[in-house]
Amino acid sequence: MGEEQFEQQEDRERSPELLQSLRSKATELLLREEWEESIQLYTKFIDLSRIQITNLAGSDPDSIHKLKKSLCLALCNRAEAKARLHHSSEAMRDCDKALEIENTHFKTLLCKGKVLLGLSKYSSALECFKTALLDPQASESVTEYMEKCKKLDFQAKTGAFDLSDWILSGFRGITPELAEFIGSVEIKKSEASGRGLFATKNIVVGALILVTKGVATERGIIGSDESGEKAQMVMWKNFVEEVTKSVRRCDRTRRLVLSLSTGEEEEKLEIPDISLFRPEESSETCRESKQDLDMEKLLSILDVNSLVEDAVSAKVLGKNKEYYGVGLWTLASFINHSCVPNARRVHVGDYAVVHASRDIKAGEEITFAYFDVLSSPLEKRKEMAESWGFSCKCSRCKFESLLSVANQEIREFEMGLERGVDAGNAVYTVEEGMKRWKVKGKDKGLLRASYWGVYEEVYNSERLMRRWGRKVPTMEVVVDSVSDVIGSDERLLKMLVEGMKQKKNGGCSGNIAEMERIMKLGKGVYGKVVSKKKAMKTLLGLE
Ligand SMILES: C[S@@+](CC[C@H](N)C(=O)[O-])C[C@H]1O[C@@H](n2cnc3c(N)ncnc32)[C@H](O)[C@@H]1O
Repeated sequence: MGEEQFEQQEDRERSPELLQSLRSKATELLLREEWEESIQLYTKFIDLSRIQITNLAGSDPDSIHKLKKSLCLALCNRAEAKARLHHSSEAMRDCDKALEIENTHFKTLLCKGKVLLGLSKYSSALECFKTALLDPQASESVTEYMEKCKKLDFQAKTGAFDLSDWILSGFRGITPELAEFIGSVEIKKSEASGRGLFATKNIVVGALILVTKGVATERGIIGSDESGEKAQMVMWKNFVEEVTKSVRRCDRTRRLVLSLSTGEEEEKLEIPDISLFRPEESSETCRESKQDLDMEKLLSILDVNSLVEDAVSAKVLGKNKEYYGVGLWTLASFINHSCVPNARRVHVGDYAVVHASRDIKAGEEITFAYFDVLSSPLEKRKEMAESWGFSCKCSRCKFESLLSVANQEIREFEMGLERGVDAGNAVYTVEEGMKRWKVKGKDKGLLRASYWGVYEEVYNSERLMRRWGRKVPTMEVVVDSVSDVIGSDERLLKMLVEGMKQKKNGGCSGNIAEMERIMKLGKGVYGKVVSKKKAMKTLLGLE
């Protein structure tokens, strides 16, 4: 007999004591949250119990029953430890094996429900908690889990999210947990480059387009000095490590992340079906991936697709101003840039909530601004797009290119701006110029957006308004025409709010139309997650 076989036979002979000791040690490790070590001991316990059950088959039903009961609990506890290590697929497998032994095992149902909840599979999780609730041990926490599943399932199906109460409480307490949601959108080939996200139905301003949880996010408070730069580099390194871990931990995440663009040959990229991004529709759980990871490719993907939370088209709710965060959200990574964007995002905890920043028609591509498109004339935007590694193909860039090629006047005007001409004179020159250049209708908003800096200066200065106020359009007209093309923007909103406050201070009461204009723009900036008027007013500093 070999040494190993001898040891195995010895184990078998003293198995009742061995099993007892393994079980208590594993449980102790579990309670101490030493997950890896407890998994190892539970694995030994599980293997040995199975051998015992086979050996006793047909002879001792009482002992077999007891052994099976302990096996079920061990599988459940190992599942718990695996879940804590984010090995969801293995945890699910252990839960299912435990439930094969006892299909109403309370602790296992609870563990499986929580794993499914973590995978955003809300209705499957609800089924587990419903069965668990029938157990006499069921406490209030099971009902709370059920309520949470129902709420998240409803959000995931309807997109009806509401953060008003959290806002009204001054963002007190933990960040609200959100469901993943995908609205009426599909991924298709884009005229801009590669793939893009498109509306399949009309979407009204503020309506949610998607809510998606980050693959990884990294945050910190970063100063503007040298130490800030260092801190930013450390954050980036940690972020890359977190993404790598998530990708290695789960083959579904890996597949989705690796489907993203590296910025090269986008025309050749496959167009994934939107259903791959719906957790509830995916039959996959998260299996650990054993394949090698092409780090060079992953780094290029992160370069092209990572988003900063405080970007110009984003708003972070519930955090202070110096806060800096970077993250990767797979579905949001299919959204191309446009200088006439129609969407924005709000960041809540690890979730990116993308909503319409103006009305969107069915078939239109969903876009947000990767960089500042208000206050940036064509040449500046070209530079910014270049630093992102692409040349922008949006309709505004095409329009302004054609206009500036034909127009020496615009070049002279821009040179004047660089020299620092009087803002009132500059606004007057643009407005008069547009008449000569035959810029009409919506296109006026495009140029006003490009030179927003001087418009803003004029409307913010009593002196300039006294001098130029009658010769230039009203602030409301300009804000309307700009938001019509570039969607809602915080600076436009601020301008309207300040205008209304000034009127109030001057003894005039704000009229209903003004308030409605502000609320509509507010919806475009924050999205319909702020559904209560009072919460919106709080955000706008009107309460
Ligand atoms: C986050 S990805 C967007 C999705 C990407 N088009 C795809 O197929 O996966 C960013 C990349 O898309 C391309 N892109 C985005 N907006 C663009 C635009 N307005 N014009 C040209 N290329 C654009 C650039 O190659 C950029 O590096």
